[in-house]
Amino acid sequence: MSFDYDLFVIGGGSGGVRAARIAAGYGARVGLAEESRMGGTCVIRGCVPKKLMIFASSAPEAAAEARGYGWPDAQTGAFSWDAFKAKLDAELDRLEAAYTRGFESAGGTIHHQRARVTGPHEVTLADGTLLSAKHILVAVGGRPQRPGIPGEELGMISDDLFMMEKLPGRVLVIGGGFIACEFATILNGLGVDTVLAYRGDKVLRGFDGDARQLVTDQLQQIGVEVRLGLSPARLARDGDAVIAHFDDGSSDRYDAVMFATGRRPNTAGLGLEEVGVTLGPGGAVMVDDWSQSNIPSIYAVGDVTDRVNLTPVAIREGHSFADTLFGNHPRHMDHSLVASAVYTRPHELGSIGMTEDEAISRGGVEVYDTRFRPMRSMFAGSDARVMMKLIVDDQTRQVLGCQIFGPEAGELIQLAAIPIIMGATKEDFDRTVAVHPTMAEELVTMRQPTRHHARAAADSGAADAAERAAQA
Ligand SMILES: Cc1cc2nc3c(=O)[nH]c(=O)nc-3n(C[C@H](O)[C@H](O)[C@H](O)COP(=O)(O)OP(=O)(O)OC[C@H]3O[C@@H](n4cnc5c(N)ncnc54)[C@H](O)[C@@H]3O)c2cc1C
Ligand SMILES: NC(=O)c1ccc[n+]([C@@H]2O[C@H](COP(=O)([O-])OP(=O)(O)OC[C@H]3O[C@@H](n4cnc5c(N)ncnc54)[C@H](O)[C@@H]3O)[C@@H](O)[C@H]2O)c1
Repeated sequence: MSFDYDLFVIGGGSGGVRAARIAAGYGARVGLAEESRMGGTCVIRGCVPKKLMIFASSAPEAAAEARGYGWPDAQTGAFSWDAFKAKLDAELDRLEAAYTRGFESAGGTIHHQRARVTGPHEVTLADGTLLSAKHILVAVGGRPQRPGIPGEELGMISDDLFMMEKLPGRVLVIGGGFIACEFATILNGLGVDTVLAYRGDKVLRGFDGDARQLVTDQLQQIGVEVRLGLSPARLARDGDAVIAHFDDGSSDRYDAVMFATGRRPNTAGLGLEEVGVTLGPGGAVMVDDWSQSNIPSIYAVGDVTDRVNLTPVAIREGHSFADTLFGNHPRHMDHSLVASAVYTRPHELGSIGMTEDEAISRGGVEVYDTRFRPMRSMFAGSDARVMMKLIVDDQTRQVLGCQIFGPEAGELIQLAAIPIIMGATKEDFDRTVAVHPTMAEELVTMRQPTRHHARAAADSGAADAAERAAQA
């Protein structure tokens, strides 16, 4: 049977473009549909513009630090959203063009419209064109999810932040995950009066407990009003303002409200269920280790599979898929140890592997935990503290996890991830001679465990908690 394409990719984001470009490089005939802009979430409305906004929002701190180093007149002056936005738009245009060029010069064809799956080997474009393909790769990503409260259409989602005409005077950010923490940090740094409302007792559920507390505290220290144990009940309009009514009966008035209440796979209306593809909770495409769905010709990578929703993971999944199917080089992604960073400010959170909370329930673990004020910011008069934590198996001595809360922690965790993935022991870290004076040298100079969580015993968690409380 002959097909229009060897591979048809739906979605021109991180995972889809990588898979499409690599497959085309192997000589496959590849078509790709993108309904919005090439580059997808990360490039157009995620990692890239977000990180540039983090850089922009750090300027007042840089000025404060300069004053602490003997530049008494250092000031940032007023921030111009217009000037920044014009540069940001130009940069995103450049990246979008690079993504387009990269795929087309590898021989692929882009269809700039929405696609639906209409058969195991068939997609239908929005203009009605039917195309056949030997393999279909679903790489449609995810989309922001609103919480399902009355008036929620009055709230923004993260996509909208990058397209604002002007900055709001006062904003409410709802949620306590990656996006809520990063955007509250950005908006605060750009001079917006920022409130963050989160239903839990500290932000970043699922991360190391101490790190969560440090991020929660830092948000407050930089001037974000953090309101914990609070959920929005409904939104209402009042002139130009939005009134948020909360579940404790209180209400408040904002220029803008932003939901950062999670994302869900983008499979609504994609036709997958109709052709028999099994979807999981929230609409994720269920795939095996090879990113293959239960329909053998249909594969999926990236956020639409809701495995680990990060750009480098989508890219690795897409690349592995293309190597396996078209490059005669079978390989798949190992999701067990993936490093990540939350770009808060001035300190970021970098983490890989086991958290201390997981260590407590598993047991048999030593924790090396150091807290200090780094030389650079301390000299400038800041009280900000760094945390570095290594979680070590008390028998094999293998480093099972690393948590870093500090300046450029994203950069640091990238490097720490290499020995940890190689299976390095604490003694391997110890015999690495420090680079001095750096902050990261603490990672190789922690001599004594700070805590030990004993193996087994169901009640050891309580004992450990008591021990930690005594040390605190
Ligand atoms: C605000 C924000 C910040 C983030 N920051 C980071 C970060 O710092 N680091 C990190 O690693 N990750 C970050 N992420 C997550 C990262 O962006 C995603 O994990 C990554 O983009 C997933 O890639 P993907 O290929 O699965 O999907 P996407 O990049 O979402 O691409 C999917 C593409 O499919 C298109 N599409 C959807 N349906 C159709 C259809 N039917 N037909 C045609 N086209 C379609 C969409 O328009 C989109 O372009 C962030 C996400 C957000 C929202
Ligand atoms: N630096 C990075 O790598 C980075 C940055 C941003 C996003 N991302 C990716 O994007 C994903 C989505 O980010 P996110 O922050 O939207 O999701 P998230 O899952 O990290 O956090 C969602 C937050 O919303 C809260 N929430 C959910 N429903 C709610 C409701 N009804 N009312 C009140 N609060 C509610 C949750 O408790 C949670 O705190 C992340 O999981 C991550 O994979 C990564």
